[in-house]
Amino acid sequence: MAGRRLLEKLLEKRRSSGRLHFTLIDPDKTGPAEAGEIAARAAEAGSDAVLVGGSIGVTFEETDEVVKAAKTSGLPVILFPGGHTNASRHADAVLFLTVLNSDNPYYIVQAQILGAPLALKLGLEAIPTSYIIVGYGGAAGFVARARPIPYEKPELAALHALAGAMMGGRIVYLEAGSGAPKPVPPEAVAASRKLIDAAGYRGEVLLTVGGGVRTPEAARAAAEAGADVLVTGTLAEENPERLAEIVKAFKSGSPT
Ligand SMILES: CC(C)=CCC/C(C)=C/CC/C(C)=C/CC/C(C)=C/COP(=O)(O)OP(=O)(O)O
Ligand SMILES: O=P(O)(O)OC[C@@H](O)CO
Ligand SMILES: [Mg+2]
Repeated sequence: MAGRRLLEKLLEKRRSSGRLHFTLIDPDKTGPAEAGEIAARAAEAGSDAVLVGGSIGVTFEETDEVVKAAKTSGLPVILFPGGHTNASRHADAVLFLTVLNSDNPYYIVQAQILGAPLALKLGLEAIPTSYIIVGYGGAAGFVARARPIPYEKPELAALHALAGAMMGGRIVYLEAGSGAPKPVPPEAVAASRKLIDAAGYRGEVLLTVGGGVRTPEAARAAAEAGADVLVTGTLAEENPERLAEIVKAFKSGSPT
């Protein structure tokens, strides 16, 4: 559906009920049957949305089928595209992302120009997303030709996050890369939180963290540092039975 409806719902949920968790499913790795199971588990575990996407090798058919399967969970399904053709009319929305620290204009603005008419035709809500790749970066960092922000430079991550919010990103996403050996450092999350709040965006922007979060301790650290949203993908694929403890660790103590 065009417009801003899901984004507004997510912001409202964050304001009233606390932090949010998104479960990422990559259609290149996970077929529809398994995607349906993961999404059902995610819903049970208290996850708030399913992201569907991957950097490499995702076909239209796979995306469509995985999105449809994920929808059976009742959770909203948001595309997380690795390129402008990763679209599906069955999704609720698309993370309309610009990679702030890419060196390649395709990932900064061209994919968005090519993807915009697809989102319009397919009736997908576009969620303005400022995507910032930190440290390891994984396949997303490599494919998007990012200059990853060093783990030990939290102030640089924070300046990207502030600019991302000032440029209109409603999701400001600090990404360590799927399967990262170390998640985004809590110091980088905290420094980003501080600047986003100082600029008056608290409650309007979802500071989102993902990549390499595998333990309740890491989830809790992201929460305490001020993340609004935690994304986990690998954990949901490999150990879905552990999703509930991660979601609980991230959400405990919410809404603050
Ligand atoms: C806005 C539109 C329509 C398109 C945007 C296209 C852009 C700018 C994409 C951003 C860069 C990118 C490659 C993002 C991919 C993010 C993603 C879905 C990561 C999921 O993890 P994988 O990178 O697939 O990890 P694995 O290697 O573990 O499979
Ligand atoms: O697979 P993980 O390491 O949970 O990463 C999730 C997500 O942030 C990747 O885009
Ligand atoms: Mg992938």
